[in-house]
Amino acid sequence: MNKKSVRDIELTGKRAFVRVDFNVPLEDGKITDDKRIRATLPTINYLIEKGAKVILASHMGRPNGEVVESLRLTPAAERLSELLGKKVVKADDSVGETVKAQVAELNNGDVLLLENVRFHAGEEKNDPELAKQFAELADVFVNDAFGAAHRAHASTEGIAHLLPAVSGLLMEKELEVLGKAISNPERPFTAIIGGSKVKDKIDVIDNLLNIADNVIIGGGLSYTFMKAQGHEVGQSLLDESKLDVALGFIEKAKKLGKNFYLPVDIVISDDFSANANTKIVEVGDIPADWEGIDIGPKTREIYADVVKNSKLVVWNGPMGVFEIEPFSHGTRAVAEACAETEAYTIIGGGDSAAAAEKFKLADKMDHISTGGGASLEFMEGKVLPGVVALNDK
Ligand SMILES: Nc1ncnc2c1ncn2[C@@H]1O[C@H](COP(=O)(O)OP(=O)(O)OP(=O)(O)O)[C@@H](O)[C@H]1O
Ligand SMILES: O=C(O)[C@H](O)COP(=O)(O)O
Repeated sequence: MNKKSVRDIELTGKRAFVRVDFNVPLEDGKITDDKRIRATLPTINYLIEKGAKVILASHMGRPNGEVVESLRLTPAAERLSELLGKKVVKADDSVGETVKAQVAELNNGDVLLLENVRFHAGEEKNDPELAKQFAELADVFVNDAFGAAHRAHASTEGIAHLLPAVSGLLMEKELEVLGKAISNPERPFTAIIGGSKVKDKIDVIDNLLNIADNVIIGGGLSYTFMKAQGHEVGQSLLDESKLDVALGFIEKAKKLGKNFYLPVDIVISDDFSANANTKIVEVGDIPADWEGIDIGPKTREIYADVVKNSKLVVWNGPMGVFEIEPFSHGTRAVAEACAETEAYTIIGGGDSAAAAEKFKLADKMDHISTGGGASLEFMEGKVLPGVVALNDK
């Protein structure tokens, strides 16, 4: 990477404003997945060892510039303190006189977590005044929030112009692994795209067709492709506005000589619940009042074979509604193939990572990205504002 990292600067006694992505899932105030917090430990421990004064900043959810009690970072501070095995002071705001006083009290190696930066409207507007207030708290800026690197906000981008600005170790690793995958991939390179957000994933499919050898489509996305080919999809998830784009991708794959895989059979259901009636049908045979909910057994086999014969696999988005057990087999089959293959496997996207965890296969993957939107944008070939703004080596 051509950007400076924490390894390239003097840190002892320095106040480091460290942007992290502690935007973790919460249920009844409890963190249900602390992966993003654990992923920042190498950077935080490195800064502690070097004797920096660590000031952590993060967003949580989308509070739209207002204080939302349920989106405070208190649970994250508690979890971080447990993981570090040391005290983490939690501030009630991210700027202001009290925060300044709390920073002034830090000794070398101490850790302070600021409150949700999105409680200030200026954060998402990249307000220079807010960025200045953040910068006044510190001597150096460390960006370790890969998950938010696609956002040009005051604490991810604005502040980088006001202080010496370097990447953290997580940011560095994410960029290295994903960068290597897309710029110099081992082949055959297989990209698997599933999930439900057709609009969000259209652009990444376009770029993956340029760089991958095999593109596999599953999940809710696939019905737009089936419909585009003239098949009946019943009540399945569908984006009517993307039929031409979907057809264009099938054509593009043919033109480029790429293998483009769509489901050949589908698990359909008459209801979105574990007690629903289900059937397995061939593509084109979905009755009008049923919906496609998972890839079928033949498709599972084909997809698993492709994965097993690959050298690099990038996977974003589940193959079906994996949260409901009877509809989880397609996602499980892909996760198992990823776990068994010799290929280097990269998982991007919150739900695919959650699926791998659920099937207890997460530790068999080579890299699970902490970025959802950020990893997609990176793979689309877009520049990430939070990275561009860091100092060059
Ligand atoms: N056939 C289907 N019909 C409806 N929903 C589906 C279908 N297949 C998968 N899904 C749903 O898609 C959701 C995940 O989609 P999503 O696009 O958010 O993936 P993701 O891996 O979380 O990516 P990202 O982190 O980029 O959002 C899951 O909740 C899953 O139940
Ligand atoms: O969860 C994410 O993808 C990141 O934390 C970014 O969150 P955002 O989409 O609300 O900016």
